[in-house]
Amino acid sequence: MIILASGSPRRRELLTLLGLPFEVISSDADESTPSGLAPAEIVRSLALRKAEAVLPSAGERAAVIVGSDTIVVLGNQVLGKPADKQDSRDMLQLLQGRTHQVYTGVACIGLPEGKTVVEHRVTSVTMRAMSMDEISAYIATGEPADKAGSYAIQGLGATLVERIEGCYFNVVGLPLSLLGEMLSGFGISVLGRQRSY
Ligand SMILES: Cc1cn([C@H]2C[C@H](O)[C@@H](COP(=O)(O)OP(=O)(O)OP(=O)(O)O)O2)c(=O)[nH]c1=O
Repeated sequence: MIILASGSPRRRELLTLLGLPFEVISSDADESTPSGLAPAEIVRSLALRKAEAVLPSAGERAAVIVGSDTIVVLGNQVLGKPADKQDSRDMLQLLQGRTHQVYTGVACIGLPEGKTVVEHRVTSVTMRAMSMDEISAYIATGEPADKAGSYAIQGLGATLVERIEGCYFNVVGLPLSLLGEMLSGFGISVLGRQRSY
């Protein structure tokens, strides 16, 4: 059994694609990050914090807990989820016409023994130039509100993205090829029948 430590509907949909049974336990982990950490360290530590936050609810069963965190990085600026519409506007003005990186960290904890593996992936995303009016119109759709970097590549935001390099699913919030590899290290094979959990 897999326990997805996430309140994100996107992560739930992505994990469904693997065709494995799973349960969702919403994580209320503290998402504040100590300043000065490199992007990879930020997403790895938050992914682990989210997975660890559901440990008390997971009980004694054999399960793999999966936690994940996504941030958008442009140069030395780290963009999480926007605080409000002005924050979204600032983020999209920064991202338009440029290439940025999306980092997603994934943490797996195997129970009951507690084996822990943490990895991350980076995808480069090039966004087309946008006018202020287009940015305002996009914000008015409501889509940017709960997305790192204030856009959703899987939604209307697809029309803003010129090209990507790397895993698409990493941008949406759960890198599925990486997760598949990590789960096989816990005896869960996506394509075969081997299931230790
Ligand atoms: C860049 C980008 C981000 N996102 C989303 C994925 C994540 O849900 C969100 C980043 O916020 P996160 O803090 O990683 O995740 P979350 O708070 O939504 O969910 P939880 O912590 O409970 O697992 O941004 C998209 O859906 N599409 C995109 O193109």
